[in-house]
Amino acid sequence: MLGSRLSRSLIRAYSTNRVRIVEVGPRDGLQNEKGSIPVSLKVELINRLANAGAVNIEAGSFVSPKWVPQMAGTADVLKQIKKKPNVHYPVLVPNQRGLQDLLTLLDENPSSPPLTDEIAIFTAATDAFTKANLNCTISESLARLTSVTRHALDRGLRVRGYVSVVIACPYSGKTDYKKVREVAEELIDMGCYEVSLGETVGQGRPHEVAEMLEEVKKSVPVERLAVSFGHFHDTYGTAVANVLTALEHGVRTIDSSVGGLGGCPYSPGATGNVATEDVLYALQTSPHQVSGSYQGDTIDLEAVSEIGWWISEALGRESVSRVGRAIRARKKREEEQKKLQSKL
Ligand SMILES: CC(C)(COP(=O)([O-])OP(=O)([O-])OC[C@H]1O[C@@H](n2cnc3c(N)ncnc32)[C@H](O)[C@@H]1OP(=O)([O-])[O-])[C@@H](O)C(=O)NCCC(=O)NCCSC(=O)C[C@@](C)(O)CC(=O)[O-]
Repeated sequence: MLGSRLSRSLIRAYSTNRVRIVEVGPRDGLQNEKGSIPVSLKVELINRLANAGAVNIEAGSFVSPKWVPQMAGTADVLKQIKKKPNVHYPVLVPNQRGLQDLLTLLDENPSSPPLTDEIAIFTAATDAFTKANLNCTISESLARLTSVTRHALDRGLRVRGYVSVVIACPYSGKTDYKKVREVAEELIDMGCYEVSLGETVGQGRPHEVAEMLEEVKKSVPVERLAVSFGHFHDTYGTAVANVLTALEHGVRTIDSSVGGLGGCPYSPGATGNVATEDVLYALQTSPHQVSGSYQGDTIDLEAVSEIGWWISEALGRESVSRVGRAIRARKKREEEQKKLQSKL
């Protein structure tokens, strides 16, 4: 039932050129920060994003705090955010232990809407990356995730899948796109409603993205990728071009991080994700309408940009979003002009 409603809305999104954005800043963005991050800061970031209209906001991870200390306290984050109806707050779950911790939290804190209705499971297209990220091989991870997914679906949660290193791997070089296809197909077959293809290291060029997508589309319907693809980290500055290439190839969901927050603790040298503001700007006035993620067809780009600046400054640096920087520079110029005019 949930599956068919979801499929209908994904097909609608695909056929009407609507683009869905999954805001991953509070999870993928913050997980790469040095040291621990106060729960209160994560809660405020998520609330601000929801107030700006984001409806898919990754809220954290139920992973080992020894592996990723920045995601400690995700249970408290889920309890403290001001839940908005129609907003999804997915959390990453790597194994049964993570799922069990989440289910216990949900049982102990029944609410309507529930604290979360979605998990994201993750693996990769190379054994070397999977070993570094999950301490197991791809096939071991898929076996684990099959039972996690079955259990989560039984409990009424929806499940999203991730495949990392779809173009290149920091440990083993160029990725075999056939492997990306096989892993994505397995995630769909086990019950994921969509699969996000992660260009984790940010080395990918548009033509490589196109080739990879054409390979994956041989086995996975583009509508299922359309709502899951994206996640172009921006190490070499090709992320927005890659997003546009993905759209040309039928993809309709983009993962992005406000302020360009991010990176991956197991991808040395990778910088932040593609900034939400940069994607929104690139799509403004294009045939692609962004909705179903940032609500409505008109998006307050300036509000999103302000959040990018606010969180970056809270972390002790400037926003790396090019659009965020341009908007701030324009505002500064306008203020200076106003001051000048008032003196005349
Ligand atoms: C999967 C494990 C736990 C295996 O790690 P392991 O060491 O093999 O696990 P283990 O089963 O041997 O357990 C070791 C310890 O961890 C505990 N443990 C075990 N599981 C959990 C859990 N769920 N939550 C909390 N604690 C847990 C377990 O209880 C035990 O505690 P101890 O006895 O030593 O005190 C570890 O490798 C891990 O946590 N990895 C997470 C890595 C991660 O979060 N990476 C970043 C997210 S992926 C990403 O960013 C890519 C993505 C999604 O964005 C897509 C892209 O762009 O590429």
